[in-house]
Amino acid sequence: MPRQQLRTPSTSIDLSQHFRMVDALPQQVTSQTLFQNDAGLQIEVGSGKGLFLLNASGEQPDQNFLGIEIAHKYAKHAATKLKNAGRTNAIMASGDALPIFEKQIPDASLAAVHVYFPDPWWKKKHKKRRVLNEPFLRSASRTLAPGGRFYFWTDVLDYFESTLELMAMVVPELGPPLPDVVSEAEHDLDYRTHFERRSRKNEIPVYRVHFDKPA
Ligand SMILES: C[S@@+](CC[C@H](N)C(=O)[O-])C[C@H]1O[C@@H](n2cnc3c(N)ncnc32)[C@H](O)[C@@H]1O
Repeated sequence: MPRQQLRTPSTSIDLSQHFRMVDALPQQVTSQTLFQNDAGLQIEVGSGKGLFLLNASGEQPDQNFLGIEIAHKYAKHAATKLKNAGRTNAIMASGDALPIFEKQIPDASLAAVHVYFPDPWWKKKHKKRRVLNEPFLRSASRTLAPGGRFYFWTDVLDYFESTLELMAMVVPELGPPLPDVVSEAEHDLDYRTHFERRSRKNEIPVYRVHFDKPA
């Protein structure tokens, strides 16, 4: 299914508290350097239009959230939603999440890592472009604090199964996948992400798991 076109974001809105280019992120990405406090930091890779970030930062005001989205227009769109909702605990960054995970996040520092509906890259020769690759999974495991959680949801069975196999091989310390269960949506934005809403509305099965790093 093709993605909906987004309107060009307004340039007049002040996004200075809610938007950064990845190049402008601090050398060490932590709650202190981003939010000047010690609340738990959760990072979402590939935030799309930002529904997860908007909902989660409202539901968990005692946590901080960073979304990293490589598509600039989407990153700006998500940041605008955070700004309009008055969030002070969530920021969007525009750019590639993978080098940030590799180099800029200290060991054992994250409360959670979220990856929802990553691009499947169907063709065999393109599969190496998948975000859930070996180096990223190692970085995610390294950067999670003890007791931290890694979420992975997708509607692509092949991606789901191959990622679970890969994780068992390269990050066995995260333990077994644990199912995430959802309840009936109560309103039109009562979904984890926009892609989750689209799949559920079209009755496409969604595979949802998380992994808990031992405390
Ligand atoms: C299929 S969309 C899902 C968006 C959102 N998570 C959802 O469920 O609605 C995958 C998103 O990941 C983003 N993405 C892909 N590779 C990325 C990377 N290396 N760093 C950050 N974002 C990435 C894409 O631009 C796209 O917006």
